[in-house]
Amino acid sequence: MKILTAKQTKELDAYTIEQDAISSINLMERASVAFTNWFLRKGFSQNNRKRPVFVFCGLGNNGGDGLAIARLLLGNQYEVTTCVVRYAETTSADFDQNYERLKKKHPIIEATEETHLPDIPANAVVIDALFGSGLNRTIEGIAAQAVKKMNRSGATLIAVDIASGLLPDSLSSGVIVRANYTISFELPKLALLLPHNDKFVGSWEAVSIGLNQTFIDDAPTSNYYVNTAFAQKIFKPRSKFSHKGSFGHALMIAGSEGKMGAAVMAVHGGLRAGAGLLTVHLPTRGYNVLQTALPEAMVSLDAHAQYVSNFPSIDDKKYSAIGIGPGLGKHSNTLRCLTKLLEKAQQPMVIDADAINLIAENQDKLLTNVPEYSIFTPHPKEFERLVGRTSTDYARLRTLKAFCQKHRVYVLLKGAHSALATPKGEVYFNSTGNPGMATAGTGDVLTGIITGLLSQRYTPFEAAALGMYVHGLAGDFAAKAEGQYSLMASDIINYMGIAFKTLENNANHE
Ligand SMILES: NC(=O)C1=CN([C@@H]2O[C@H](COP(=O)(O)OP(=O)(O)OC[C@H]3O[C@@H](n4cnc5c(N)ncnc54)[C@H](O)[C@@H]3O)[C@@H](O)[C@H]2O)[C@@H](O)CC1
Ligand SMILES: [K+]
Repeated sequence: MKILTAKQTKELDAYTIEQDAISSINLMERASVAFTNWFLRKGFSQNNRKRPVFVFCGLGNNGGDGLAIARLLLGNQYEVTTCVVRYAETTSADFDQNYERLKKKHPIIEATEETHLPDIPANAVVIDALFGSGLNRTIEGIAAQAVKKMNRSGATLIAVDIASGLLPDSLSSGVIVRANYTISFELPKLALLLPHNDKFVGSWEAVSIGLNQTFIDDAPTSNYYVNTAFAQKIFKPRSKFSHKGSFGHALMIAGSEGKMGAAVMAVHGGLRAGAGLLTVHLPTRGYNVLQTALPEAMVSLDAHAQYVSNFPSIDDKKYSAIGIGPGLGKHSNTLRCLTKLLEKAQQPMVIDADAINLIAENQDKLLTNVPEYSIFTPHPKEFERLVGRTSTDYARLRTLKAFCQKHRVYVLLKGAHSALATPKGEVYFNSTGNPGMATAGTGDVLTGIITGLLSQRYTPFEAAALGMYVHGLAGDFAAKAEGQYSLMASDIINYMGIAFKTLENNANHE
């Protein structure tokens, strides 16, 4: 799914109105109905009674949506208080039409100064329709006072399209609505996916309002959202005549004294992702634990007991994918081994954890030898070691894209809505996953999954995108069954089968 800018969204609206024989007022009605349907599904009741609803409207089309939503909720027997915040003189034409329609049957509070703003009880549901994608500067005056009042109320806040004050695709400042929910029209906005905006976005959903698909297909963008449909397109179901040789042979180089579990997690992830064969290369002291935990894996033993100091021959192209990093440690001999591996390796590799840290600490020597199209899987701290500190989410995105373009690699920056950047400077944001996954070992599992997919001849992009999606989906299934609080990396592994099965089932229906 594409992520478009505010400017493109405006053009998309206009194009839809022109091409699809729908008037702008009817498009607004469609958007308001889509919002209201979401609202009705949620119910927002307490003790079997509908909670009071407060709608705050601006003067543009976001405010017009708010007025239409107020009318629709009144029709569904909600007790609605509507307040138009008069921060300027001019109003949009569609605002005017909806204002007239509502005013006929419902009193509207006009707020030009703070004392006019209605008091909001804490059990209320507040609909924020002050500003949407048309916002282009900091909110001031009466509109800022309205935002502060909403934020102080303790009520449930729902943003129409986007929280007022939050710019859709650039850095915001000033007062911003702290929404509990955001209902974005048609497509997600970049701002919804960035960590620092979490408190303004809450949980969000994009609801379709039937905007023109041809325009969306043709619109240039470098930002995408990896949803189920996207993952399904990548996923390749198995054919009847396949055998274990069809799915490649992955090599995982991992583990050091005290961190052999990381190797186990990564290998487990790789096997569950369907690698035909998987050899793990690890220090001799990890042998028993690995073979006991995972008899399905083959083991290549290092010359050293406590850390990795060499690697098996890769000259004969026996391995269709190589992953390195989980639990590796940073011993000087391990650094020497990694240096040699990067010199020799011809194919894209998956590079994680201490392998990233070692490369970060020895950039001048190592970075140029990383095979093209390799996949780095850093968490934010590891990424910072690689590229330095960045002050905002947007600065970090720019750095991420530039790094991938310069070094011709993929970087999967882990977090809520993990961001996979490509050598072309595109970014693919993940849709799956939950906070329960912020726990030890989940990164090792991800490295294993991506290596396992890479070994089966998925391209590096496909392996990374499908890997991050399935990893998050398995985490979501695990959280649903066990809760987020005590979720462990091994739970993700246990639910990977079900995660793949959902892709398989849907693929078969096509
Ligand atoms: N036909 C369409 O264009 C549709 C638009 N929709 C809604 O329309 C919204 C966009 O509407 P608009 O483009 O009218 O813009 P907004 O309603 O977001 O903002 C209104 C106007 O306020 C002005 N403004 C911006 N920042 C300001 C600030 N800080 N202080 C004071 N004034 C400021 C701008 O001139 C802007 O056009 C979307 O977010 C969505 O909710 C939906 O109804 C779907 C269809
Ligand atoms: K809004």
